[in-house]
Amino acid sequence: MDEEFVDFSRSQPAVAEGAEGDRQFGEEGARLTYGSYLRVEQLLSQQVPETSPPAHDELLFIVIHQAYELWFKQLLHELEAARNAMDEGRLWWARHLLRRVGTIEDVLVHQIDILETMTPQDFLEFRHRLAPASGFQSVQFRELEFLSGHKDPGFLQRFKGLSAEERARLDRRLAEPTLWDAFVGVLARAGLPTGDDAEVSASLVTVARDRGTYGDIWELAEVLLEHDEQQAAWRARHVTMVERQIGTKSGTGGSSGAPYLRSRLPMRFYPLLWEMRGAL
Ligand code: HEM
Ligand SMILES: N[C@@H](CC(=O)c1ccccc1NC=O)C(=O)O
Repeated sequence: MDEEFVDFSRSQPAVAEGAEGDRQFGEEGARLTYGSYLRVEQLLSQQVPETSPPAHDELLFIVIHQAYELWFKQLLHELEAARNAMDEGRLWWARHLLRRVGTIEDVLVHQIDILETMTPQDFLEFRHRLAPASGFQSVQFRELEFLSGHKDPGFLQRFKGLSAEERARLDRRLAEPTLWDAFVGVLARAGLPTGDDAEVSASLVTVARDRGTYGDIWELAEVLLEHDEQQAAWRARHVTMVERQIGTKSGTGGSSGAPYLRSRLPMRFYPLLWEMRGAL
Protein backbone atom coordinates (compact mmCIF):
# COMPACT_ATOMS: atom_id res chain seq x y z
CA MET A 1 0.00 0.00 0.00
CA ASP A 2 1.20 3.51 -0.84
CA GLU A 3 2.65 5.54 1.99
CA GLU A 4 -0.04 8.17 1.47
CA PHE A 5 -2.72 5.73 2.57
CA VAL A 6 -3.43 4.68 6.12
CA ASP A 7 -4.62 1.10 6.13
CA PHE A 8 -7.52 1.29 8.57
CA SER A 9 -8.39 -2.34 7.98
CA ARG A 10 -5.13 -3.52 9.49
CA SER A 11 -5.56 -1.45 12.64
CA GLN A 12 -9.10 -2.79 13.00
CA PRO A 13 -8.52 -5.45 15.69
CA ALA A 14 -6.86 -2.95 18.02
CA VAL A 15 -9.66 -0.36 17.81
CA ALA A 16 -12.48 -2.88 17.48
CA GLU A 17 -12.48 -3.51 21.22
CA GLY A 18 -14.94 -1.40 23.18
CA ALA A 19 -17.73 0.90 22.06
CA GLU A 20 -15.50 3.30 20.13
CA GLY A 21 -14.17 0.61 17.85
CA ASP A 22 -17.57 -0.96 17.23
CA ARG A 23 -18.68 2.13 15.39
CA GLN A 24 -16.36 1.24 12.55
CA PHE A 25 -18.63 -1.67 11.66
CA GLY A 26 -22.00 -1.64 9.93
CA GLU A 27 -25.05 -3.45 11.16
CA GLU A 28 -23.95 -7.04 10.61
CA GLY A 29 -20.38 -6.30 11.47
CA ALA A 30 -19.60 -5.77 7.79
CA ARG A 31 -17.06 -3.03 7.21
CA LEU A 32 -18.55 0.16 5.79
CA THR A 33 -17.50 1.00 2.27
CA TYR A 34 -18.14 3.99 0.03
CA GLY A 35 -20.62 1.97 -1.99
CA SER A 36 -22.53 0.46 0.91
CA TYR A 37 -22.79 3.76 2.81
CA LEU A 38 -24.03 5.72 -0.20
CA ARG A 39 -26.05 2.85 -1.70
CA VAL A 40 -24.33 3.44 -5.00
CA GLU A 41 -25.46 0.18 -6.55
CA GLN A 42 -29.11 0.93 -5.78
CA LEU A 43 -28.72 4.54 -6.94
CA LEU A 44 -27.15 3.58 -10.26
CA SER A 45 -29.82 1.00 -11.01
CA GLN A 46 -32.56 3.66 -11.03
CA GLN A 47 -31.99 5.27 -14.45
CA VAL A 48 -34.34 3.36 -16.71
CA PRO A 49 -35.06 4.79 -20.18
CA GLU A 50 -38.53 4.44 -21.75
CA THR A 51 -37.14 4.13 -25.28
CA SER A 52 -35.54 0.98 -26.63
CA PRO A 53 -32.99 1.11 -27.93
CA PRO A 54 -32.53 4.14 -25.66
CA ALA A 55 -32.41 7.57 -27.32
CA HIS A 56 -28.95 8.96 -26.57
CA ASP A 57 -30.15 11.98 -24.56
CA GLU A 58 -32.72 10.16 -22.45
CA LEU A 59 -30.11 9.29 -19.80
CA LEU A 60 -29.27 12.98 -19.40
CA PHE A 61 -32.95 13.81 -19.05
CA ILE A 62 -33.45 11.21 -16.32
CA VAL A 63 -30.26 12.07 -14.43
CA ILE A 64 -31.07 15.81 -14.41
CA HIS A 65 -34.54 15.20 -13.01
CA GLN A 66 -33.28 12.77 -10.39
CA ALA A 67 -30.61 15.26 -9.34
CA TYR A 68 -33.40 17.86 -8.94
CA GLU A 69 -35.42 15.52 -6.77
CA LEU A 70 -32.41 14.79 -4.53
CA TRP A 71 -31.78 18.51 -4.06
CA PHE A 72 -35.50 19.08 -3.47
CA LYS A 73 -35.25 16.56 -0.64
CA GLN A 74 -32.32 18.46 0.85
CA LEU A 75 -34.13 21.80 0.45
CA LEU A 76 -37.21 20.49 2.26
CA HIS A 77 -34.95 19.29 5.08
CA GLU A 78 -33.29 22.71 5.38
CA LEU A 79 -36.46 24.78 4.99
CA GLU A 80 -38.31 22.74 7.58
CA ALA A 81 -35.42 23.18 10.03
CA ALA A 82 -35.23 26.92 9.25
CA ARG A 83 -38.95 27.30 9.93
CA ASN A 84 -38.61 25.45 13.24
CA ALA A 85 -35.58 27.53 14.21
CA MET A 86 -37.57 30.74 13.62
CA ASP A 87 -40.39 29.36 15.78
CA GLU A 88 -37.90 28.72 18.55
CA GLY A 89 -36.19 32.12 18.26
CA ARG A 90 -32.92 30.62 16.97
CA LEU A 91 -32.53 33.29 14.32
CA TRP A 92 -28.83 32.75 13.63
CA TRP A 93 -29.43 29.09 12.78
CA ALA A 94 -32.42 29.93 10.60
CA ARG A 95 -30.35 32.40 8.61
CA HIS A 96 -27.45 29.97 8.35
CA LEU A 97 -29.71 27.29 6.85
CA LEU A 98 -31.45 29.70 4.50
CA ARG A 99 -28.08 30.80 3.13
CA ARG A 100 -27.36 27.17 2.32
CA VAL A 101 -30.75 26.98 0.61
CA GLY A 102 -29.76 29.89 -1.63
CA THR A 103 -26.48 28.18 -2.57
CA ILE A 104 -28.28 24.96 -3.49
CA GLU A 105 -30.77 26.98 -5.52
CA ASP A 106 -27.88 28.47 -7.53
CA VAL A 107 -27.04 24.92 -8.59
CA LEU A 108 -30.67 24.20 -9.48
CA VAL A 109 -30.92 27.27 -11.70
CA HIS A 110 -27.63 26.44 -13.43
CA GLN A 111 -28.52 22.80 -14.03
CA ILE A 112 -30.79 24.13 -16.77
CA ASP A 113 -27.64 24.99 -18.76
CA ILE A 114 -26.84 21.29 -18.95
CA LEU A 115 -30.28 20.37 -20.27
CA GLU A 116 -29.98 23.11 -22.87
CA THR A 117 -27.07 21.25 -24.43
CA MET A 118 -29.80 18.89 -25.71
CA THR A 119 -31.18 19.88 -29.11
CA PRO A 120 -34.96 19.95 -29.70
CA GLN A 121 -34.66 17.24 -32.36
CA ASP A 122 -32.79 14.94 -29.93
CA PHE A 123 -35.48 15.61 -27.29
CA LEU A 124 -38.14 14.58 -29.81
CA GLU A 125 -36.54 11.13 -30.05
CA PHE A 126 -38.03 10.26 -26.66
CA ARG A 127 -40.54 13.04 -25.84
CA HIS A 128 -43.46 11.06 -27.28
CA ARG A 129 -42.89 8.38 -24.63
CA LEU A 130 -43.24 10.83 -21.73
CA ALA A 131 -46.94 11.87 -21.92
CA PRO A 132 -48.95 12.22 -19.76
CA ALA A 133 -46.06 12.60 -17.29
CA SER A 134 -44.56 16.04 -16.66
CA GLY A 135 -42.80 18.12 -14.03
CA PHE A 136 -46.26 19.25 -13.00
CA GLN A 137 -46.44 15.97 -11.07
CA SER A 138 -43.34 16.60 -8.95
CA VAL A 139 -44.64 16.17 -5.41
CA GLN A 140 -41.54 17.60 -3.76
CA PHE A 141 -41.68 20.70 -5.99
CA ARG A 142 -45.22 21.35 -4.75
CA GLU A 143 -44.17 20.60 -1.15
CA LEU A 144 -41.48 23.27 -1.51
CA GLU A 145 -44.07 25.79 -2.68
CA PHE A 146 -46.44 24.96 0.17
CA LEU A 147 -43.73 25.03 2.86
CA SER A 148 -42.30 28.27 1.51
CA GLY A 149 -45.69 29.97 1.80
CA HIS A 150 -47.53 29.57 -1.48
CA LYS A 151 -50.39 27.17 -0.69
CA ASP A 152 -52.61 26.49 -3.70
CA PRO A 153 -54.80 23.45 -2.90
CA GLY A 154 -56.05 23.53 -6.52
CA PHE A 155 -52.93 21.59 -7.46
CA LEU A 156 -54.11 18.62 -5.39
CA GLN A 157 -57.21 18.18 -7.55
CA ARG A 158 -55.13 18.31 -10.72
CA PHE A 159 -52.62 15.74 -9.46
CA LYS A 160 -53.23 12.33 -10.97
CA GLY A 161 -51.58 9.08 -9.95
CA LEU A 162 -50.47 10.09 -6.48
CA SER A 163 -49.73 7.31 -4.00
CA ALA A 164 -51.49 7.48 -0.62
CA GLU A 165 -48.17 8.39 0.96
CA GLU A 166 -47.59 11.27 -1.49
CA ARG A 167 -51.11 12.62 -0.94
CA ALA A 168 -50.59 12.49 2.83
CA ARG A 169 -47.33 14.43 2.46
CA LEU A 170 -49.06 17.16 0.45
CA ASP A 171 -51.98 17.32 2.90
CA ARG A 172 -49.54 17.68 5.76
CA ARG A 173 -47.71 20.50 3.95
CA LEU A 174 -51.00 22.29 3.35
CA ALA A 175 -51.90 22.06 7.04
CA GLU A 176 -48.57 22.94 8.62
CA PRO A 177 -47.16 26.46 9.21
CA THR A 178 -45.07 27.97 6.41
CA LEU A 179 -41.76 29.81 6.51
CA TRP A 180 -43.73 33.03 6.19
CA ASP A 181 -45.90 32.13 9.21
CA ALA A 182 -42.73 31.53 11.20
CA PHE A 183 -41.21 34.83 10.05
CA VAL A 184 -44.36 36.77 11.03
CA GLY A 185 -44.10 35.03 14.41
CA VAL A 186 -40.55 36.39 14.74
CA LEU A 187 -41.84 39.93 14.07
CA ALA A 188 -44.59 39.49 16.65
CA ARG A 189 -42.19 38.23 19.31
CA ALA A 190 -40.03 41.30 18.71
CA GLY A 191 -43.05 43.38 19.72
CA LEU A 192 -43.92 44.50 16.18
CA PRO A 193 -47.58 44.65 15.04
CA THR A 194 -48.63 41.79 12.75
CA GLY A 195 -52.45 41.85 12.90
CA ASP A 196 -52.95 42.10 9.13
CA ASP A 197 -50.87 42.62 5.96
CA ALA A 198 -50.85 46.42 6.43
CA GLU A 199 -49.41 46.04 9.93
CA VAL A 200 -46.83 43.50 8.77
CA SER A 201 -45.81 45.88 5.97
CA ALA A 202 -45.39 48.75 8.42
CA SER A 203 -43.36 46.47 10.71
CA LEU A 204 -41.09 45.51 7.81
CA VAL A 205 -40.38 49.19 7.19
CA THR A 206 -39.57 49.62 10.89
CA VAL A 207 -37.14 46.69 10.67
CA ALA A 208 -35.50 48.10 7.54
CA ARG A 209 -35.07 51.57 9.08
CA ASP A 210 -33.77 50.44 12.46
CA ARG A 211 -31.24 47.73 11.73
CA GLY A 212 -29.41 48.62 14.97
CA THR A 213 -32.36 47.14 16.84
CA TYR A 214 -33.67 44.64 14.32
CA GLY A 215 -30.51 43.56 12.50
CA ASP A 216 -31.15 39.83 12.97
CA ILE A 217 -34.68 40.15 11.60
CA TRP A 218 -33.49 42.24 8.66
CA GLU A 219 -30.93 39.56 7.75
CA LEU A 220 -33.63 36.91 7.95
CA ALA A 221 -35.89 38.93 5.68
CA GLU A 222 -33.02 39.21 3.20
CA VAL A 223 -32.39 35.46 2.98
CA LEU A 224 -36.13 34.85 2.56
CA LEU A 225 -36.16 37.37 -0.27
CA GLU A 226 -33.18 35.57 -1.77
CA HIS A 227 -35.11 32.27 -1.65
CA ASP A 228 -38.02 33.99 -3.41
CA GLU A 229 -35.74 35.54 -6.04
CA GLN A 230 -34.14 32.15 -6.71
CA GLN A 231 -37.46 30.40 -7.28
CA ALA A 232 -38.45 33.20 -9.65
CA ALA A 233 -35.12 32.80 -11.46
CA TRP A 234 -35.66 29.05 -11.80
CA ARG A 235 -39.14 29.58 -13.27
CA ALA A 236 -37.84 32.18 -15.72
CA ARG A 237 -35.02 29.88 -16.87
CA HIS A 238 -37.36 26.86 -17.03
CA VAL A 239 -39.85 28.62 -19.32
CA THR A 240 -37.20 29.92 -21.72
CA MET A 241 -35.72 26.43 -21.86
CA VAL A 242 -39.20 25.09 -22.60
CA GLU A 243 -39.62 27.61 -25.46
CA ARG A 244 -36.26 26.55 -26.79
CA GLN A 245 -37.13 22.84 -26.64
CA ILE A 246 -40.79 22.71 -27.68
CA GLY A 247 -41.68 26.20 -28.94
CA THR A 248 -45.45 26.63 -29.06
CA LYS A 249 -46.33 22.96 -28.55
CA SER A 250 -48.57 22.05 -25.63
CA GLY A 251 -47.09 20.17 -22.67
CA THR A 252 -47.03 16.44 -22.08
CA GLY A 253 -48.83 17.18 -18.82
CA GLY A 254 -51.82 18.58 -20.72
CA SER A 255 -51.24 22.31 -20.25
CA SER A 256 -50.78 24.88 -23.00
CA GLY A 257 -47.04 24.62 -22.35
CA ALA A 258 -45.04 27.86 -22.32
CA PRO A 259 -48.15 30.12 -21.99
CA TYR A 260 -49.20 28.23 -18.84
CA LEU A 261 -45.69 28.51 -17.41
CA ARG A 262 -45.51 32.23 -18.31
CA SER A 263 -48.80 32.81 -16.46
CA ARG A 264 -47.10 31.59 -13.28
CA LEU A 265 -44.03 33.82 -13.56
CA PRO A 266 -45.37 36.73 -11.44
CA MET A 267 -45.91 34.36 -8.49
CA ARG A 268 -43.99 35.42 -5.37
CA PHE A 269 -43.71 33.67 -2.03
CA TYR A 270 -43.29 36.90 -0.07
CA PRO A 271 -44.99 39.81 -1.88
CA LEU A 272 -44.78 42.02 1.22
CA LEU A 273 -40.98 41.77 1.25
CA TRP A 274 -40.96 43.09 -2.32
CA GLU A 275 -43.58 45.78 -1.71
CA MET A 276 -41.68 47.06 1.33
CA ARG A 277 -38.91 48.27 -0.99
CA GLY A 278 -41.29 50.73 -2.57
CA ALA A 279 -42.17 52.15 0.81
CA LEU A 280 -38.60 52.94 1.91
C1 HEM B 1 -36.64 19.55 -21.93
C2 HEM B 1 -36.83 20.00 -20.72
C3 HEM B 1 -38.18 20.40 -20.18
C4 HEM B 1 -39.30 20.74 -20.85
C5 HEM B 1 -39.54 20.82 -22.35
C6 HEM B 1 -40.31 21.02 -19.85
C7 HEM B 1 -41.60 21.38 -20.14
C8 HEM B 1 -42.58 21.64 -19.22
C9 HEM B 1 -43.94 21.98 -19.52
C10 HEM B 1 -44.51 22.15 -20.91
C11 HEM B 1 -44.60 22.13 -18.35
C12 HEM B 1 -46.08 22.45 -18.14
C13 HEM B 1 -46.81 21.20 -17.77
C14 HEM B 1 -47.16 20.36 -18.98
O1 HEM B 1 -46.35 19.48 -19.38
O2 HEM B 1 -48.25 20.55 -19.56
C15 HEM B 1 -43.64 21.89 -17.30
C16 HEM B 1 -43.91 21.99 -15.96
C17 HEM B 1 -43.00 21.77 -14.97
N1 HEM B 1 -41.70 21.32 -15.12
FE1 HEM B 1 -40.74 21.10 -16.85
N2 HEM B 1 -39.76 20.86 -18.60
C18 HEM B 1 -38.47 20.48 -18.77
C19 HEM B 1 -37.55 20.22 -17.76
C20 HEM B 1 -37.83 20.27 -16.42
C21 HEM B 1 -36.88 20.00 -15.36
C22 HEM B 1 -35.43 19.62 -15.53
C23 HEM B 1 -37.54 20.14 -14.19
C24 HEM B 1 -36.96 19.92 -12.85
C25 HEM B 1 -37.55 19.25 -11.89
C26 HEM B 1 -38.91 20.51 -14.51
C27 HEM B 1 -39.90 20.74 -13.59
C28 HEM B 1 -41.16 21.19 -13.89
C29 HEM B 1 -42.13 21.56 -12.88
C30 HEM B 1 -41.92 21.56 -11.38
C31 HEM B 1 -43.29 21.94 -13.56
C32 HEM B 1 -44.58 22.48 -12.94
C33 HEM B 1 -44.44 24.00 -12.87
C34 HEM B 1 -45.65 24.71 -12.32
O3 HEM B 1 -46.76 24.14 -12.25
O4 HEM B 1 -45.50 25.89 -12.00
N3 HEM B 1 -39.03 20.60 -15.85
N4 HEM B 1 -42.42 21.61 -17.86
N1 LIG C 1 -43.52 18.51 -19.99
C1 LIG C 1 -42.44 18.30 -20.94
C2 LIG C 1 -41.83 16.93 -20.72
C3 LIG C 1 -40.99 17.02 -19.52
O1 LIG C 1 -40.19 17.91 -19.44
C4 LIG C 1 -41.11 16.04 -18.44
C5 LIG C 1 -41.68 14.81 -18.68
C6 LIG C 1 -41.73 13.85 -17.68
C7 LIG C 1 -41.20 14.12 -16.43
C8 LIG C 1 -40.62 15.34 -16.18
C9 LIG C 1 -40.58 16.32 -17.18
N2 LIG C 1 -40.01 17.53 -16.88
C10 LIG C 1 -40.62 18.72 -16.78
O2 LIG C 1 -41.75 18.98 -17.11
C11 LIG C 1 -42.93 18.46 -22.38
O3 LIG C 1 -44.08 18.82 -22.59
O4 LIG C 1 -42.12 18.26 -23.27
